[in-house]
Amino acid sequence: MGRVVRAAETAPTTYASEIRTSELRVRAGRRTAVNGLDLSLGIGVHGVLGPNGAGKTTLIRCLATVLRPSGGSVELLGRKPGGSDLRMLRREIGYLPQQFGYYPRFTVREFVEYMAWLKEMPKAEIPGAVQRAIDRANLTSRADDKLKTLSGGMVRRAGIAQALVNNPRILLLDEPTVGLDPAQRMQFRELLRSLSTDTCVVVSTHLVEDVANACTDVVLMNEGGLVFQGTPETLAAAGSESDAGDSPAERGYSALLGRAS
Ligand SMILES: Nc1ncnc2c1ncn2[C@@H]1O[C@H](COP(=O)(O)OP(=O)(O)OP(=O)(O)O)[C@@H](O)[C@H]1O
Repeated sequence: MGRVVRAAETAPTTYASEIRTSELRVRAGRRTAVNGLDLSLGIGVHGVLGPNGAGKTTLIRCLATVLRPSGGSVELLGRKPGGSDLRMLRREIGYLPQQFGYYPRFTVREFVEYMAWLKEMPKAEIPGAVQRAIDRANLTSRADDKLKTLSGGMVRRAGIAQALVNNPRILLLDEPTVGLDPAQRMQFRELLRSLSTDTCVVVSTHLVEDVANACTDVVLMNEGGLVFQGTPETLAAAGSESDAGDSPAERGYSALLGRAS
C-alpha cells in the first residue's frame, strides 16, 4: 500500500496575501509614481481607483514584475520577485497592460496560443486552455479572425483572453473595460465574479460603478499613496448628498479623495 497522502499535501498552497507590499516606492521616469504603499491583497477582486496620475499603472507594472521597486518591498505568492525564481513566478501571473503590442496578422487564437507558449505552458495543454480563455473573454465567434479586422473593444477582449490563458493565481488587468460596449462590460463583470473565489485579481479602472458592482475590495490611490481600502459598501457609505457623483459609490469616491487632499 502506498503512503497516505494528507489533505494538506494535495490542497493548493494558500497565502495570507497573494500580494503584499511594504513601504513600496516605484519610479516612472523621474517621478516616484508609487510612494510608500502598504498593501495586502488576497483572493478576490481588488478594484484600483484613483484620479489620472495616481500611480495605478505604475503599481500594476511593478506587480507584473515589469518595473522594479526603487524602495520598500513587494512579495508575490510569498516570494520576492527576482533572480532565477522570476520565470517561475511569471508563469503564475496574468497581465493585461494598458497598451499592448500584437502582430495584426495573427488570429485571436494564434495570438493567445503564442502568449501561452511564451508563458511556457505544457504543449499538450495549450489548445484546450486557449479555447477556454477565448470563450471566457466572449470571443468564440471571432476566434479565427485576424486581429487587424477586430474593433478596439474586441482587441481588448483578446488581451483579456491572453491574460487568462495560463489560469494565473495573480491576474493584473489595467483598464480592461476601455472600449467595451455596455453588454460586454456586463459580461466582463460576470467574468470577474467567477474569478473572485480562487484568483487574486487586481483591476484598475476609472469606472467606479464597475468596482462597486463586480469587486470584493476597493483600493483607492492618490499621488502614489493609499487613500482607502475596504468593501464597495464602505466606499459608498463614505459619501453624502453634497459630494460629487451620480451614485453612492461615486459620491464615496469623491468624499474620500476630497478628505485626502
Ligand atoms: N514613462 C514615464 N515617464 C515620466 N513620468 C511618468 C511615466 N509614466 C508615468 N509617469 C508619471 O507617473 C505618475 C503616475 O502615472 P501612472 O500612469 O502610474 O498613473 P495612473 O494612475 O495609472 O494614471 P491614469 O489614470 O491617467 O492612467 C504620473 O504623474 C505620470 O505622469
